[in-house]
Amino acid sequence: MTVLDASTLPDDTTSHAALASQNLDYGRVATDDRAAFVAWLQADARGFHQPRSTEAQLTESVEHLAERRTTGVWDATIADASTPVATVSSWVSSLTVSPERRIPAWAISSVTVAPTHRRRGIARALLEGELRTAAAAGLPLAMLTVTEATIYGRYGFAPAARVTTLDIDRRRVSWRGPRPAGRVQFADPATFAAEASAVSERAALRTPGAVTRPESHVRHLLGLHDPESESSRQARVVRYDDEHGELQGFAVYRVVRTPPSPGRVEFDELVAATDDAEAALWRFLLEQDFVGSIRAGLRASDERVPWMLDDPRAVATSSASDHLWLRILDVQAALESRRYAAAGRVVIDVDDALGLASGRYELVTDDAGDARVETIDAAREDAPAGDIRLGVGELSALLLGDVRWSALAAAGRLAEETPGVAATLDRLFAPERAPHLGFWF
Ligand SMILES: CC(=O)SCCNC(=O)CCNC(=O)[C@H](O)C(C)(C)COP(=O)(O)OP(=O)(O)OC[C@H]1O[C@@H](n2cnc3c(N)ncnc32)[C@H](O)[C@@H]1OP(=O)(O)O
Repeated sequence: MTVLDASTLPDDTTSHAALASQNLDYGRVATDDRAAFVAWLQADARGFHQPRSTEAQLTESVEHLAERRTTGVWDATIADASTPVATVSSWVSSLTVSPERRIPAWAISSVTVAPTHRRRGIARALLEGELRTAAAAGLPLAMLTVTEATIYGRYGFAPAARVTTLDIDRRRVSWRGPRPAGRVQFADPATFAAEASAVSERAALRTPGAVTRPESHVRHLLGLHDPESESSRQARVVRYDDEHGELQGFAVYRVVRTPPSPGRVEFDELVAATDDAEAALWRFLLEQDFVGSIRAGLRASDERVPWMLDDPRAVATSSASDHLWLRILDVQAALESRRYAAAGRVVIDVDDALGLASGRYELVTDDAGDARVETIDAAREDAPAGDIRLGVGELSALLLGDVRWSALAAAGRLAEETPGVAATLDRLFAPERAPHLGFWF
């Protein structure tokens, strides 16, 4: 897949004009201008209520985030006019929509507005600018992970993949799962980044909702962004090589401990390109000595580990929440990208306040699971009637199959025009695996 470089696309003129009318300057940061980029990075950290970044952290970011489309808003009237009052960054990534099927997607991050400038429409201008730019560039969808679940629905985003946190009682762990023939061994984080990225990509292809992990992310995960920090020194990396010696997965974990008590294993990530890797890494993490419990965050809603233990109640779900949010920009491309569970035909009316995805669409799926989607001019005399009407956010939530059409119908979030069509769509959209994204971006 040829990846479009988001940083080369022009600024959105509508957002530019909206902010200019408030005497605010909207534009891109020259990421090769260190002082300007550092001011943007510090504004980003401040926006998320983080401490000021250290020189080491800034150097890492300047080196590894420079490729992103990095946008800011400046107010020439404030004392520190070189620091932006708002930030956003984006890049073209890819999203797995069905096992072995991916689609390009516009990833958005670093959305902040300074507390001195909040609630005057700056975030709206940033978000709508991102969506118009992505749509004009032909991207079928945009995606993000969010701080608060109340911010992005108004722009047509909706939660499309959930995560859970699992707490596992070490004393109750008795393994009955597979015992694959490969082996788990420690890896040196300093030399593991390239292999970690490659196996992450293969793992991502297996699961709807998985996203290409940015290189800066891999570096963070392995503690390479700040190797001397406490958390980087605590991180341990294990890899799983199959019986042929081929890398098929890895996990990053730490043991947190207050002497004299036993420790708690906390894992940052478990990446598995095969079922064997998944079982072997879970077993390794659960069967540590001098450990009382295991906490695994950002795990899938259909995690298999309880089935690998004699006592499935050793695994408690301590939280479950939305994680990946999607926003369809091109209904035809988004719906045609995934695989379907059955053959069928449904006419769908989509409403989009931003006008990017509105329209009537005929979805026809075949026995092989492939789809063909046609845009229908609803004004045409012989246009087929719509079977169901919903907003672009609801369609985005339904795309990967994380929620059922009948559930959204019952929640009053869509209108069935043809009785029973939600149940038909439930069958078509049943996912091959629960959608899951295992990291923040
Ligand atoms: C992908 C990511 O980066 S997620 C990170 C999001 N950022 C953060 O959480 C950092 C802290 N928060 C902030 O920086 C700001 O509060 C932002 C970015 C969330 C909002 O910025 P603002 O410029 O104040 O938002 P803006 O004035 O454009 O508001 C637009 C709409 O969103 C609503 N809104 C804004 N922030 C919130 C919020 N936190 N919760 C609920 N609604 C909100 C406004 O009421 C307004 O609603 P309306 O236009 O539909 O009536």
